[in-house]
Amino acid sequence: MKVINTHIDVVKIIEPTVFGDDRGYFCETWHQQRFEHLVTAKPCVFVQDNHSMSVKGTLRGLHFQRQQTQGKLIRVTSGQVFDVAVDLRSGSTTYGQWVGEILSAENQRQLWVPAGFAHGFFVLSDKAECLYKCTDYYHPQSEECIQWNDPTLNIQWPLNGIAPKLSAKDTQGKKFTETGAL
Ligand SMILES: Cc1cn([C@H]2C[C@H](O)[C@@H](COP(=O)(O)OP(=O)(O)O[C@H]3O[C@H](C)C(=O)[C@H](O)[C@H]3O)O2)c(=O)[nH]c1=O
Repeated sequence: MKVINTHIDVVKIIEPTVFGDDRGYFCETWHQQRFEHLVTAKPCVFVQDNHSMSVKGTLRGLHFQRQQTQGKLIRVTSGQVFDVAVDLRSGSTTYGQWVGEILSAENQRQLWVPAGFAHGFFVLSDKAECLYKCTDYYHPQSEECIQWNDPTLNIQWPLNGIAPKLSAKDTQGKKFTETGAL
């Protein structure tokens, strides 16, 4: 597996080794020892796996839990998304900065979004399935949402003229400046 740095030091892109042959392909999508050695440099335990399917133009996010903050390892098994992580860590030199990466079934790329970040994605393909491992459990009581088009964050979503499909919750996201660090 290959680990690619981003401009936020703890956010990493992971490219698993894909073994193709005339039947198709095989790849290891999760390897505890390798991940801890090459990505987190410390123990990392996932306790919950999520799977969401979204139609074209869906934008889920920007979400985080203020308690039980979740690290997430995201991959796409069908379609293509623009996946975004926003640094909310108190005292971080990259606080308020974001990383955006295209994850797709084709590029097999994964994004490691540590605890302390907001997460969201925009669906570029007709349909996309996202599978992600979480380092803590769902805690709806402390779940918060930052508005996807917050002017301070100024995330350059590749909308391509599409008005994003949002959940009711995501239409009422907070301003980044009103959110406060984790
Ligand atoms: C996140 C979650 C949701 N749910 C239930 C609650 C709702 O009845 C239903 C849909 O939830 P929601 O609309 O919050 O789903 P998303 O908009 O995909 O939320 C996720 O979107 C961004 C991209 C994330 O990174 C988070 O994992 C999460 O916030 O699933 C659960 O039962 N467990 C869960 O862990």
